[in-house]
Amino acid sequence: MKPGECSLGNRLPVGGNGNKFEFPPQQGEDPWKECMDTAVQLALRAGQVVKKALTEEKRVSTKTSAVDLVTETDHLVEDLIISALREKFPSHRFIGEESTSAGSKCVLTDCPTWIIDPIDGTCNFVHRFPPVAVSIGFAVNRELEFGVIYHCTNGNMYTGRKGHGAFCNKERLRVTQEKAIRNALILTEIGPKRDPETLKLFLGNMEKLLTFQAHGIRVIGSATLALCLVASGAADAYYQYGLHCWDLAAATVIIREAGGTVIDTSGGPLDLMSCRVVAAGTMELAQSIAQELQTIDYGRDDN
Ligand SMILES: O=P(O)(O)O[C@H]1[C@H](O)[C@@H](O)[C@H](O)[C@H](O)[C@@H]1O
Ligand SMILES: [Mg+2]
Ligand SMILES: [Mg+2]
Repeated sequence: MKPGECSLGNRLPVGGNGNKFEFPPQQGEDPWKECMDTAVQLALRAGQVVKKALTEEKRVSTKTSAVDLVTETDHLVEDLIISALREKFPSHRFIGEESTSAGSKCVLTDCPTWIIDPIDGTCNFVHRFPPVAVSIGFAVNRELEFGVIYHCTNGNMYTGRKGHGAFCNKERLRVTQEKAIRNALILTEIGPKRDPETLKLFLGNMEKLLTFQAHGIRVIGSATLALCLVASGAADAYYQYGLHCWDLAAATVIIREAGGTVIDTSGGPLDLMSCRVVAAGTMELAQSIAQELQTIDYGRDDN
């Protein structure tokens, strides 16, 4: 099998260039429902492991900086999720935060691909600060199909499926319709770089939005849960430099299905691998924030 090609087990792609997935239209079939149901069950199972480990002693290591933390639970949970999915869907591909950190290629092809953050909010997890999540996103033909984000401490299960809406548990999610920075509650995250230039840019971006009389800016320590709060209408927008595709994949589907928009900090379309994002209930607010931000370069996930 050449890179980018993948077999569908007993179902071959129909037509196309052989690399795209085009299923024969089968009445009533919902090709990815089984995958999403599996993701929900796995997020729940993994979330129980995280919740139990939260109050226990932890061995903490660092990755790209002294504040970019990882624990044995991050690795254990990612292995749990990926091994279960690989057994059930052997032809699928996987992008995991800790596998990538260990050297696996972070490349999105047309193949059905799972994009996983085993613990989003590891710093919170280490400090026993509650916002901690398991995030499982899923893409086919480079299109995000669904996202599942489980809040490990309060038990909220956020789900979103392309064309099927977004939910927190059984409650439908809707974003706000706020268009102006001056009335907005905005969320962000700091990112792992702490050099003086980065800090100056990070604080400068906050200062710019506050001079536009934003009602407030909040940092909760989990990009995925912050994005879920935007999808829930509990905040109006989110922006960040320094997050990754595994922070973005599931949450992007959830926000879009809640009626929101997720774009690049340049104001253009979202680039999942660009380590940057602006998300909001309205395109007007997203664009207004994007045009005020100074870029902080964090490279790309797929470099
Ligand atoms: O490493 P985890 O999975 O905990 O993800 C967090 C990143 O580490 C932060 O840099 C980033 O700023 C966000 O807080 C993101 O949630
Ligand atoms: Mg993580
Ligand atoms: Mg994360």
